[in-house]
Amino acid sequence: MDLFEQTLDKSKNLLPYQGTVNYYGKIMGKAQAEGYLNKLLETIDWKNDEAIIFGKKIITKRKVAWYGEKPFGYTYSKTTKYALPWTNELLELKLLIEKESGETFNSCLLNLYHTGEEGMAWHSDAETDLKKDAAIASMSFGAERKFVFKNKETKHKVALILENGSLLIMKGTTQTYWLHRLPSTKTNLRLRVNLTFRTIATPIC
Ligand SMILES: O=C(O)CCC(=O)C(=O)O
Ligand SMILES: [Fe+2]
Repeated sequence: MDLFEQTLDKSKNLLPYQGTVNYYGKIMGKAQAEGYLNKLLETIDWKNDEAIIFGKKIITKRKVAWYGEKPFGYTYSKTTKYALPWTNELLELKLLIEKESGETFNSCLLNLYHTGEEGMAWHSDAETDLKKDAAIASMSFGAERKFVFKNKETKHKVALILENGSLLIMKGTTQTYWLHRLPSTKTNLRLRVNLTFRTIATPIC
């Protein structure tokens, strides 16, 4: 596994092939990141996630929320959610990330991990509702956590640490050829909030 030295070259592609991942590092100072973390905990309509896995309904400890510029329906793990309207903080963060990355987004999936023991299993974000190959921006607040990519075919792994107030961009064919996960850890970590800004393909009608 390549554990990248976290040198801050945001133009460097962390993937060796079949996709593009850029790590921008911390895009704001600690005080601002803590401010956003607290505001997000307070203002977001956090709900336990429900998913149907092997035909069984499960409820995760991790909490989720789904926001966007329209009440987009978003289906994953066989459940559909409708986006709530942007909050002030989400709109500010969206504009900040759009400026940093030169990409645009119309929705955001939020995840709240209460401890290091909560994580997210291997998956790719290539649901049919999402615009194919569009950039996904991942913004993290709170505990620093390891994040891992695995090539679907070669099983090659690439890992990095997502810091408090940091931005990661996944784009191009990344979701087609690579899985990613947030491993859980027994290390006693504080909570973490992750925001993935996405583009829902708007229906032509
Ligand atoms: O929490 C993270 O860093 C990853 C979240 C993620 O992969 C997702 O929401 O699809
Ligand atoms: Fe993901």
